[in-house]
Amino acid sequence: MGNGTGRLYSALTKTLSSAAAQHPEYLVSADPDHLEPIDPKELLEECRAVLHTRPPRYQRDFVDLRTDCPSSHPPIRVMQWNILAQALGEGKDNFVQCPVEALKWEERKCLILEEILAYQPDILCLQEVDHYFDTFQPLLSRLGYQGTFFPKPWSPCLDVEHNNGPDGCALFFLQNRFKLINSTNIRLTAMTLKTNQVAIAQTLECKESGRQFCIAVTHLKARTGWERFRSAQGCDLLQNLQNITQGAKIPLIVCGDFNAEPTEEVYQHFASSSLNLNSAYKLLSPDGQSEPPYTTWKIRTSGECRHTLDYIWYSRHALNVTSALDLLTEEQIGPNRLPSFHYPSDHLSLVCDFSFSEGPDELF
Ligand SMILES: NC(=O)C1=CN([C@@H]2O[C@H](COP(=O)(O)OP(=O)(O)OC[C@H]3O[C@@H](n4cnc5c(N)ncnc54)[C@H](OP(=O)(O)O)[C@@H]3O)[C@@H](O)[C@H]2O)C=CC1
Ligand SMILES: [Mg+2]
Repeated sequence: MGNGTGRLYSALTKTLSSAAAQHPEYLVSADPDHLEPIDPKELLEECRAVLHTRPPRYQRDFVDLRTDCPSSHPPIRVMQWNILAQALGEGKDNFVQCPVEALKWEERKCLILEEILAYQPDILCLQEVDHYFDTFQPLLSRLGYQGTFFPKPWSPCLDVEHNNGPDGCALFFLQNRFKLINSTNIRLTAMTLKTNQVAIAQTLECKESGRQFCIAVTHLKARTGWERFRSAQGCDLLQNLQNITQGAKIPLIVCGDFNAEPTEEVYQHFASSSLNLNSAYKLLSPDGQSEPPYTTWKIRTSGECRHTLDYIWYSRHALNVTSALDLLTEEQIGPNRLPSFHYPSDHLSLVCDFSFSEGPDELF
């Protein structure tokens, strides 16, 4: 398991039985000064040891969506996930059917890491990150990712006692696959007013193919009654992305928790934008035209909330979706819905593989 001498040991280790769990090296020493690479298999083993009393993760399969000949370059795997801010999950969200023990950070973080390690995305777009500096940045950088974090200006996490700082969007990419060309942190506006919602947009260059593309992550304003506000935030984001992609010349992928069903105006703005975007998860439906029935499913005091809010948009002419990770079924999600001992967030992760379309750049 590598050299763990002198590292801090958590109280957690005393309660664990497996060999890996007796000497957790990576999980307890998320120290930014430790920069040696981690073997993902070893970190996965540590996570599994911490989770040994929990039910195993549900199996989700990738659906093959290829329609043409295989590309000569490896696909770009993108994960979109609202991981649920720890402070919001414990202090604000009111998940009335979720046992408090299922929300304990020391175990929940292992479920989140397990999900990331299981699918090994090349690019990771996260919302509600309130453990960037103490957990995700140090661990993911040792797994080879370069990370960027942009917190919300007035994160609701800060209202929660014993919070771990503000939540925000985070974007990670594998450094051995991409070179960072440009990075922009965007505070979204609505009708020219600055809002509490943010986005990160980066232009990356694929080291294998030399091709550039733009990747963006956002988390729009939540709750009913804010539909026009979300729509305005979406317009602002689209305007920013028009500039960053030089008028849609650079292929684009936009990941986000839009907090909007497909019937909302902001969804329609993205679907009909001159950026020529399509929503990747529609491709899982039989006719390729329908979004999944849910991407989040929880029970609050107000009742059951099952919604499609999370999307991966992509330039429909410049990129192909070659596969997408299927969602959990209602049976797998279970009667108490999410989060749970099985799954760490109230939102499901979305994972897609992209390849570049062969053809002239004008098609973008
Ligand atoms: N200190 C200050 O001066 C200020 C503080 N604030 C704080 O920020 C909050 C608003 O911030 P804003 O960014 O607009 O937040 P949002 O309305 O966008 O929601 C914040 C979070 O709450 C979650 N959420 C959605 N619906 C519910 C629900 N019914 N019950 C509980 N949580 C829910 C959302 O999760 P998901 O996306 O998963 O649905 C989201 O992550 C205020 O309530 C206040 O606490 C705001 C401004 C100023
Ligand atoms: Mg939330």
